[in-house]
Amino acid sequence: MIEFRDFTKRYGHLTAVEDLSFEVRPGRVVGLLGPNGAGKSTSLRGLLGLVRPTSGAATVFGVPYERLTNPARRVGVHMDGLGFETGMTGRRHLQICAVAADAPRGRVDEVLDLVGLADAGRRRLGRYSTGMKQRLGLATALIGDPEVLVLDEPANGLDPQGIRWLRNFLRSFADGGGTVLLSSHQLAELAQTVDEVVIINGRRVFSGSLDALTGGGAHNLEDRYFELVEEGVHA
Ligand SMILES: Nc1ncnc2c1ncn2[C@@H]1O[C@H](COP(=O)(O)OP(=O)(O)OP(=O)(O)O)[C@@H](O)[C@H]1O
Repeated sequence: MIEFRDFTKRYGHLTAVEDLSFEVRPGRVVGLLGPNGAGKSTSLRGLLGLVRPTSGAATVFGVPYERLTNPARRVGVHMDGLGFETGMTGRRHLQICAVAADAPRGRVDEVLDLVGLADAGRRRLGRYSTGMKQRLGLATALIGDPEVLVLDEPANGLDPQGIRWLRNFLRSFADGGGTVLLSSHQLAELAQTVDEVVIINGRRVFSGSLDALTGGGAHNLEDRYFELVEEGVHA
């Protein structure tokens, strides 16, 4: 379970995120949406202890992420900018992550298989395409067989097949009791993936089920998103 309670982050005079509150329960896939600069990355980084809130809190399993023992076994993380060593093979990268997460050795091949990189595991990361790097990021998040996934723009650079795979994967992960929080700009895709939506623009402008947002599918997510973000309506 993920919980944001009045999470606020200021950088000097700039308020990146203000009074953000929402939770993600097990079995749910929640999409965090908002325009560029809305504070999505700041919020996710706050949840992962990479950014210290100015006030309020973000917790996972009821505690700040940094207080978890062996966090990689509980929370899988995929964020842009965490970086890969380009001279290393995908397999080697995952082997190192498996050791760090105290995951069984066999897990490396399992996750390579799971994300469709079984044939590319021995290739150097410098030769991976954007989509392959994205898949490797997911494999890295999954290495510790976590209960919670925190994913920043996971569909970026994936081909249609990859996007469909990701959607199905996240659904079955959540159906198996997993908790997923992801950020995305791809509204049409998101509408097919998430149960709940949190829209922010510095502050929260909407939080609730996709059905509540779209009137049970009567309106599309994109129209509702623009109405809320552009009109600055707070719900
Ligand atoms: N380390 C920092 N120092 C100062 N300002 C920052 C810092 N990190 C983020 N910001 C500012 O905080 C605001 C929110 O940025 P953030 O990256 O969280 O937005 P975002 O919703 O993830 O945007 P995008 O969709 O472009 O990735 C922006 O105005 C950004 O310039």
